[in-house]
Amino acid sequence: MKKKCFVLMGYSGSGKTEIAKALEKYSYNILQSYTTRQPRYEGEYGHMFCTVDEYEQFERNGEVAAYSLIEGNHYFSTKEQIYNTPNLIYVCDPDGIKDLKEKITDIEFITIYIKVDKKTRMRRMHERGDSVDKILSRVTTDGIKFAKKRFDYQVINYEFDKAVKIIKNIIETENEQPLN
Ligand SMILES: Nc1ncnc2c1ncn2[C@@H]1O[C@H](COP(=O)(O)OP(=O)(O)OP(=O)(O)O)[C@@H](O)[C@H]1O
Repeated sequence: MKKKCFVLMGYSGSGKTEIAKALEKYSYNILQSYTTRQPRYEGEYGHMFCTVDEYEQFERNGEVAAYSLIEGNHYFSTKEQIYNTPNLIYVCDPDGIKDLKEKITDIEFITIYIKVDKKTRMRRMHERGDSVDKILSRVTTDGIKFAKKRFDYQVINYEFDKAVKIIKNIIETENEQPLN
């Protein structure tokens, strides 16, 4: 059986990052993707921050597994991360997922789409502290990005604990063993 990697996808504000964090208590590891954007504050968690030169070096060496350009910044993961992280949960957009499936054929990527209506997503982004400009920009670009989405499972995230439980069940079913 191929190794399985679980990928959470969804529009901004759908809750994929919070759900991924909740899965860490079951020994799942969230992939920290690289980005060339500046950290929002010192010590920001969630990404590996690198320079454009470093990104270009990874690209030249054929090390990039999944790539996305977001607001002029490079976001990517490396093959080393994908192969060497056990119990991997990856929050990724449709562009990145397409890359992963094309470049890494010996791992099965199980995609889980987190679905929430637009009004709720915008409210959550607002409550999270995002600016109005940023919210409108993400809603528009996400609309384009997700126009041709494909996924293996769809989970609605209005009740957080329920959504996490359903995703835990999906992982257990796919792995044919319980999560501890
Ligand atoms: N079921 C839920 N009910 C209420 N609030 C939620 C729920 N799920 C997530 N949230 C909250 O909504 C906000 C957005 O969630 P999160 O940051 O995980 O979204 P995201 O999909 O990762 O967005 P982005 O792509 O912009 O990073 C967070 O403040 C999170 O705590």
